[in-house]
Amino acid sequence: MSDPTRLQAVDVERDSAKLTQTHLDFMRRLEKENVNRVLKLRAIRRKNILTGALLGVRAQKKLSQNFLLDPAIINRFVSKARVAGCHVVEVGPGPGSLTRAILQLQPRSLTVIEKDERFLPLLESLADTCVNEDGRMRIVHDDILTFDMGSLGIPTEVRRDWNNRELPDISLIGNLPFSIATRLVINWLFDIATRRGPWEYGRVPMVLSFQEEVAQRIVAEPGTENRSRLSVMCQAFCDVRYGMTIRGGSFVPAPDVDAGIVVFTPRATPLVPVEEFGFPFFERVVRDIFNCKKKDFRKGVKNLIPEKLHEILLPEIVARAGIEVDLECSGPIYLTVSDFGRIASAIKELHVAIPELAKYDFRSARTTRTNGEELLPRVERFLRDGWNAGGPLSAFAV
Ligand SMILES: C[S@@+](CC[C@H](N)C(=O)[O-])C[C@H]1O[C@@H](n2cnc3c(N)ncnc32)[C@H](O)[C@@H]1O
Repeated sequence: MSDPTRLQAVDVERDSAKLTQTHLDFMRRLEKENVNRVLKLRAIRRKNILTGALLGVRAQKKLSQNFLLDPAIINRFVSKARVAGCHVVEVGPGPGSLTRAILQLQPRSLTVIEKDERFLPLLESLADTCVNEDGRMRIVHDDILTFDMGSLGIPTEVRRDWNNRELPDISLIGNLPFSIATRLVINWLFDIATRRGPWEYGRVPMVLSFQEEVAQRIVAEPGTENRSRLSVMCQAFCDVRYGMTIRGGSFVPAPDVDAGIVVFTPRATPLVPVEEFGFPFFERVVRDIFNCKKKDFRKGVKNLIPEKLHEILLPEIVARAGIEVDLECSGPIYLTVSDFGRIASAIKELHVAIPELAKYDFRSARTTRTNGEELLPRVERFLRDGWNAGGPLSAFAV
């Protein structure tokens, strides 16, 4: 017997079958007609007879509209996520091909967030065939960059303690618009670090698509060519796993690049003590050090301190962070996440001792930023008082 708490097409089986067929027809037509990049959207009305007006609409490049049509690829994508019996959130459903595959796996609830209103009739037609005792699939017409992820209305009983080995029955999934994917992930890492939005409910996993090269950067290990700011940020807060590659030609219209799927599982304990220095500060430290990706990482650290203090402070920061410099492999790509955490902790200690240092931003105009000369006596005193006397900071986590 089917579980009444799961979303399923229960209303009229026959109707649901027809709708599925209509949706498939729509997708096939989409594929055919997209030769001239024109999508013909069929606004399907319910009432058993599936008819609708034809709207001529273009795939919008600015919304990164590249659709997946191949059911085998879609099913593989969706199979990377926990869906059955879970509260699922899908970002950017478009005409709903992933949405359909998600519904087939009977989630407990499904919320989709789509910016382009032209897809709403199709999504509503899918929602119309899906009900459970909690209601229908929920469609949110909004911009995911500004949408309040705290307003998802997921029942509190699915909340799991952050340290619980078991994840809450909630999943975030999305064939993300390439143009905003990196920004979105950084926003969500911030939410993970501060346990906001869906992460108020525990360690909610995500299955997301990116340009393949971005996906490779997210999972890159230290010392590899793809290691980047994104690798450090993502790996500090999540266990990341490369899921699969989707060839560009599998999308309609086909982008110039392939896509990569990454599975993110928030870590019970982040690899950096983020509560010591805060997420935005850690992000800044990582960004400024990677600003000199091809150079010695110490050149990047210089970006975080005024010029006149480089000579005196740089060796002290490196010692406090306990980093042994290997001149053969001294680029930021060789640093571990924990190395970045200890550099951030060391610089934060300096900011606490000499708050004026926190105002320094190497990106601001040379004429407005301090070169640090006036701070030199205080820095010298701080070092004389034995900043490094207790030895380097200990590693925070493995
Ligand atoms: C790459 S398409 C994926 C569509 C569909 N899920 C699929 O796999 O075929 C990205 C989708 O995200 C939507 N989108 C783009 N920017 C968005 C935003 N800021 N907020 C919400 N949806 C957005 C687009 O309209 C489009 O439907």
